Amino acid sequence: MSTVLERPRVAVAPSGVAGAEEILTADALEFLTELHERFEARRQSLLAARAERQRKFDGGDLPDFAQATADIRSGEWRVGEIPADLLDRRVEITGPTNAKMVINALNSGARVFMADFEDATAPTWDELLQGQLNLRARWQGRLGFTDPGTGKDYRLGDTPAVLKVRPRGWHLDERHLTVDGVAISGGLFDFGLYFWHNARAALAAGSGPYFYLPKLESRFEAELWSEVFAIAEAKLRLPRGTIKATVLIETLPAAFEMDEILFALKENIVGLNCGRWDYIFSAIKRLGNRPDRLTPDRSAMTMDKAFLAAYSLRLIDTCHRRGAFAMGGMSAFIPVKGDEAANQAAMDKVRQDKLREVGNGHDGTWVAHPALVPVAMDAFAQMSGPNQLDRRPERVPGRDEMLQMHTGPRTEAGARENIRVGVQYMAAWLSGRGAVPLYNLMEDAATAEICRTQLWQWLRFKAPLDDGRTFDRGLFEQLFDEELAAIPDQPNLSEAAGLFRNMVLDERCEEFLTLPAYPLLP
Ligand SMILES: CC(=O)SCCNC(=O)CCNC(=O)[C@H](O)C(C)(C)COP(=O)(O)OP(=O)(O)OC[C@H]1O[C@@H](n2cnc3c(N)ncnc32)[C@H](O)[C@@H]1OP(=O)(O)O
Ligand SMILES: O=CC(=O)O
Ligand SMILES: [Mg+2]
Repeated sequence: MSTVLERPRVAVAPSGVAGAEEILTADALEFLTELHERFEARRQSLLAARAERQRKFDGGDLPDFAQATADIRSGEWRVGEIPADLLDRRVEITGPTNAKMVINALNSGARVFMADFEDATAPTWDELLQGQLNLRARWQGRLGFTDPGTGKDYRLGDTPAVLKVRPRGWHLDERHLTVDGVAISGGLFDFGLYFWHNARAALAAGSGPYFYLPKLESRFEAELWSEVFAIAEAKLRLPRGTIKATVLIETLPAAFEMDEILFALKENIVGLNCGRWDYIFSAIKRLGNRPDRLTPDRSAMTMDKAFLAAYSLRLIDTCHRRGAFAMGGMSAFIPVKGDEAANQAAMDKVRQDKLREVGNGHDGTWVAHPALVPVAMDAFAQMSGPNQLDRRPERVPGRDEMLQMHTGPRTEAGARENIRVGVQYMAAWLSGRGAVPLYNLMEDAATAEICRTQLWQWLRFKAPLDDGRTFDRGLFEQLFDEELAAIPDQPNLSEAAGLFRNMVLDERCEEFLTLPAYPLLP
């Protein structure tokens, strides 16, 4: 049941989170309502444009650099000024917004912490509100937590990381807050509340309202964020360009509009980031109608090869030409507990990934876990300054390389891994956890998307496996049943298995796994 607040048109679901009313204040709700009224129609038309573009890809189109924006790509322009506390971003840690992890991340020694309402969060109503309370407490200087299990106290240290927030992508609704019965955008909800309650306090503390923007597909979607930022800044009487954002280039179409995205947001943007996991997912999904783009095992699609290597080099060149940061991405290897050799091997994989990034010219990178901060710091210590803005790659890959698919094995083991990881991830998500360790890897909404779209793709084209068999429905069903039987019982397992199986068997590629799963979340 929902409670009707002061504005009769705005309905807010009740929450058990203590202090939620400090976040859902009348003025904050008014701000969110204004954002909704101004921008909801645009959001919906941009989502429709994604579907229209998909129809063109399905009809045989391949992504290309747009003729209409050739002058933006060839012109001489640069992004706005970068604040002092964002000039050294060599290591950024990411994670969900629960109090313990926020404190651990801010104290981790990383330069930046990205508090994540996207890939690492299952957006239950309580989790979102508690997350906003935790972030607000950070700027109010009263962030603390006592672990009820261990009794351990968590307090902010003297040199916390710079805080950034990643709101949800444009595709997600926040159904617990409606205006005239219409759910507001999840992204505007996360952005709006964080901005409203913290922008001034962050500025007063010598930092600012900083964001990461996920899953953009076009310059038009970047323009929408730019307009949102302009309205938000005006609302708090902040100078234009106060908000600073980094955009994840993590969809195939966006990789062909990097200049245009920087241009559309040039007052507010400070960099682009290689969101490799969503990028792989997008490459499978967007060109899912092409049998010539069959993928090898998930583990074979590495950043040093094919379209992934090409886009990261192009991102570095594009950013540095415009005075923007070129951020690397996330290795999925995490510390391995209880097996020192395996742990060292995981650390080495992360080290190699970070050395590749710094060697190519990235200005910084992401880590998933505090124990990886020193590994990444060490690799990025080889920069001659706080960043590498003055470096450009010797070679800038063009369209063909940006579309080149990896070669590599396509195996039963790969299919089995996709099933057991994808199903368990979805069970965790339905239970309120957006990032989980599975088989010694970090798994989140983006990595799990690869699992299910890859199986969907292999099935659609009856992909040949290395052992000579084809991946047909019979084989999928057999592997699915065997893997499911071996997964330890856990909450929401059968719901997750049902959702996952349906998406793999669906004729069309479901746009995001979180869309059919969201109605099942509290
Ligand atoms: C594709 C993308 O979008 S990448 C970005 C989104 N993904 C993420 O942000 C993933 C972030 N990482 C995580 O959530 C976690 O590290 C996981 C799920 C991968 C692993 O979790 P666990 O196995 O529970 O971690 P582990 O038990 O080793 O944690 C040890 C300590 O480090 C802390 N920790 C682990 N990861 C993080 C993190 N990212 N931020 C802050 N603290 C962390 C834990 O809270 C724990 O603290 P404690 O000792 O005080 O209790
Ligand atoms: O958000 C990051 C990604 O790799 O996806
Ligand atoms: Mg992502």
